[in-house]
Amino acid sequence: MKKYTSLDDITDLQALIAEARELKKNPYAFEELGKRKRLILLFFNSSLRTRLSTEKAACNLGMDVTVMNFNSDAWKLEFEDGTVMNADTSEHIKEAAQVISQYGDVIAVRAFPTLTDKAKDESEYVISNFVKYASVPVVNMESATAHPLQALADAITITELSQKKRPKVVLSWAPHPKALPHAVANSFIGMMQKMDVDLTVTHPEGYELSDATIQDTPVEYNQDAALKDADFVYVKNWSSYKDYGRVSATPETHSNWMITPEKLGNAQFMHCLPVRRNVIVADAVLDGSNSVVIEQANNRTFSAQVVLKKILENLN
Ligand SMILES: NCCC[C@H](NC(=O)CCC(=O)O)C(=O)O
Ligand SMILES: NC(=O)OP(=O)(O)O
Repeated sequence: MKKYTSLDDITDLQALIAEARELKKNPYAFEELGKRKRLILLFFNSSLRTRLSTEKAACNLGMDVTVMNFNSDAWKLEFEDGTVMNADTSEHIKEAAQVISQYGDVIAVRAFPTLTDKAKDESEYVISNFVKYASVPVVNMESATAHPLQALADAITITELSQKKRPKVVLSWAPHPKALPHAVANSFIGMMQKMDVDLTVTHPEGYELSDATIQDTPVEYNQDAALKDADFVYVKNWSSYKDYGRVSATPETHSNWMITPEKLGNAQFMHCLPVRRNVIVADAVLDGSNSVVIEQANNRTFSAQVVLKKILENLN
């Protein structure tokens, strides 16, 4: 693997999931592979799971790790070509990416969208400029439009826990007080489209995702109808895509879409975390036996580890 910035970088998904599960059984089997190789994690946004699981994954492979909170610790980066840099940006991505490539063998980047400038977000200007100017492989730790490490962990989780050959998986929009990105939903849908699952997406009208994401996946506006006989219910908020970055749902819609034990039925509950209790999902679901969110977060380590292993194998 040369990089992991989108699901398109996966060549054989089933083999990748199987290899991740092997690493889960035997995490230190390749601890020589990453010896004297350094992973540099650059965070433009907050993180708990991605930061700790990716660092753990790298250490399991024998790598060294440097973590940098870019917004608080680094110079403010300029991404535009030809800008007269006489305002608030101090360093251009052209120098920064080349310099960081001299210190690290793999660069991982988290950079959320603006949610105000759709064209800029869809150009993936942060991660695509790292790919363009870095001379080492780049890993996406959640960009403006994609969270492929999360989606791989989700695929591992469903593969491990499914009791059916072709489970019914529902992605259900959830209420949230803030405007959130589309990245997790986009990558989860993209991943499920690659798997042998029966996928349905449900959300209130006005929260349609991009056509490029949905493709021919069924969208059902009636949440109860969508959730019927589900095996896995993946819950996530996103802001409007059409009315870009807006939160247009009424308070009534919000309270009606929260996942309760009654709505979940016998399905397994999934969420990428962090999750707002009693807004997105009722306490009784998260604290109940059908919630798999903790194991899902555990699988972030093996999702990152299998990706780093593939990248290291290509470096050596
Ligand atoms: N990395 C997992 C999700 C990150 C982000 N969630 C958030 O920002 C939630 C923050 C809050 O609940 O305040 C998102 O939706 O893309
Ligand atoms: N799920 C996830 O990416 O969590 P963090 O935002 O805490 O990294």
